[in-house]
Amino acid sequence: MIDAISFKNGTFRYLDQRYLPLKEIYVETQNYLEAIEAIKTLAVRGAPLIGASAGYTVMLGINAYKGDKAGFPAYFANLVAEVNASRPTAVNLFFATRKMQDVYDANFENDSLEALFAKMTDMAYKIHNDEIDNCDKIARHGVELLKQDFADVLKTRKLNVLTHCNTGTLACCGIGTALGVIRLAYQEGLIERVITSESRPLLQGLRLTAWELEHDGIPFASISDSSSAILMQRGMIDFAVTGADRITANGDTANKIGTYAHAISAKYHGLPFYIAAPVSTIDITMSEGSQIPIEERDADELRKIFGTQVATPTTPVVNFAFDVTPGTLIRGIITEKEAVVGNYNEGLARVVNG
Ligand SMILES: CSC[C@@H](O)[C@@H](O)C(=O)COP(=O)(O)O
Repeated sequence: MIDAISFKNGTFRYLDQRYLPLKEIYVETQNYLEAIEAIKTLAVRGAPLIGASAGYTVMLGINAYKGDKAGFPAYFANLVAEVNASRPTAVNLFFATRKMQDVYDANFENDSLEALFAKMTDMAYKIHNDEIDNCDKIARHGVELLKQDFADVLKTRKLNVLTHCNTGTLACCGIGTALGVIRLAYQEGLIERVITSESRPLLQGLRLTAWELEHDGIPFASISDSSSAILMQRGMIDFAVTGADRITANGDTANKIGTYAHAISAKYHGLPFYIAAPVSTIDITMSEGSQIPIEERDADELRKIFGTQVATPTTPVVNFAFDVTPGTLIRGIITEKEAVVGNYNEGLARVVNG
């Protein structure tokens, strides 16, 4: 399996996803500002991977600290604030820095800085390793739900699935969330073909999901984002499953821009639309999706295609990186603890608090 990120001997190593699939470039850094830049520029991306990278970025910042114990609280507060400012939507980033903060809060008073840093390093590794384990459990719960929902269809044929953006190893550390469900479902003989939508403007579906599926030998076809409706109309898609960047208490789900349109199309065509995500992506402090901060990215991401100018430099642009799919359009939210269907307010609180 590809190592999208790793942390060894104080060095953060990542596969720079901006160049995939044409070039596999690994970058090593001990500088936390460079790691923050990697998150901002989507060199590392995908909600769980952003969370794991945030934990390691905090460690890089801590390892660079040269002062005494008295000066550390202010330094640490500033470091966490800088990491938190890197990307606003994926709550996994804040989940990870919160976990690091919790270790600090519990141990700062009694520990030497050395002992404290060792505990924080353990936490950074734990955040990463937990997300790897979560993917396997999400896949298992997802496949069980599919077997239930498609019991009749599966007696006669396999299923065609739509997914959006990239939710695989590159986004999650392990086998992936939505892509993990698809991988396991394929292994178990449930899947005919995967349809992966390109995910304009940065093409995570076309570049990254296609690359992972090709690597695994899973049959797939890439489509433009606007094609999902006609494929559904023609019976070429049976269900959709995507990941999430933040899920609110009522099941409203922020994910890569374009997800909402796919979900509306799925509803219109009577097809189930699933979300697969770890509990670290659920934010029950927010009651509904309108509260989620939606990242707006640079206009040039649209005006240029990978560096090539395709619109005038003055073309006005609205470039939301994410949209929010209402929970009412979602058949089930598949987590590592269980696949929540029905009342999200109840079910999501159960998986977060249980
Ligand atoms: C399992 S990853 C889930 C989401 O983070 C993914 O679908 C997505 O929207 C990624 O957006 P990105 O902007 O590439 O970080």
